[in-house]
Amino acid sequence: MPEPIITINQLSKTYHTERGKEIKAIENFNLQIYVNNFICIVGPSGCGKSTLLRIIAGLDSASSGLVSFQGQPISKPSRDIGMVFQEYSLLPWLTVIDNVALGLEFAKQSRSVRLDVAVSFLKMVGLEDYARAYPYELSGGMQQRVAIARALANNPQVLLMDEPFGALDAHTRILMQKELLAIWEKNMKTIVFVTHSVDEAIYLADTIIVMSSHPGGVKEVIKVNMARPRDRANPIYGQLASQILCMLEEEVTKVK
Ligand SMILES: Nc1ncnc2c1ncn2[C@@H]1O[C@H](COP(=O)(O)OP(=O)(O)OP(=O)(O)O)[C@@H](O)[C@H]1O
Repeated sequence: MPEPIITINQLSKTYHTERGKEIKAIENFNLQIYVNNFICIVGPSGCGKSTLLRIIAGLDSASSGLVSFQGQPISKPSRDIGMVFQEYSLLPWLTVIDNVALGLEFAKQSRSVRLDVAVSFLKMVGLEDYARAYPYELSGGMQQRVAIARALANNPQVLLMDEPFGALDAHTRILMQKELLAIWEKNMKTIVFVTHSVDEAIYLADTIIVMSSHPGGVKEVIKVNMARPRDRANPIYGQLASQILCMLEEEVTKVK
């Protein structure tokens, strides 16, 4: 059995609000993530999905427990772990290519080398013709592809994606799912992808983590044993979707 690339052990996170209230966002969360796995995390609103990703990214700290990358505790952001958010977070005053090259920290590399790398990732997401455009000239889906290219240009070993297609229309979202899978298959990155869409999770994931709520934990770990590309018309797809929706409903009604 290979070593996990990310290990989450007994993770808990409690926030202390300015008004002195304690919010237990995550409690006793355990998970092992293996190289090249595509993990999707689903769970009711407020169950701690973004908190979990932020802790894995080193953007926030655990209250207790341990989160490690290749056996080393994660304490700060690193180039090994990239993140893509729902909002595209491109810098509006930079061209598309400069946005992608921005993250490249090849301190000793010339600008032309950085731009060459950026172009190769823009090609990967099909936007090489827009290299000199500004973000406002692009659609939402195109901007998100730039954000993905920017994250990949840093050559992270793990890509964390927090509801990255949530703001897209249904048609663009399906195209982006296909594109992301193609990129993943070409690059074989470990991906941890948060989504509210059960359909999206089944389409993308090797493994789906269903989170329990208040505080967030692992409710169920589901291996998706369906050949890719997944066929939404396959009855197993529908059965799995209704099974996961039932679990989520249980969690939502538990809170009420
Ligand atoms: N900075 C913060 N200070 C206080 N409480 C916070 C903070 N960030 C998150 N929380 C609380 O922690 C819990 C988990 O929040 P989080 O954003 O991780 O959930 P989520 O599952 O990503 O939600 P959603 O699906 O709605 O985006 C929520 O109750 C939220 O109010």
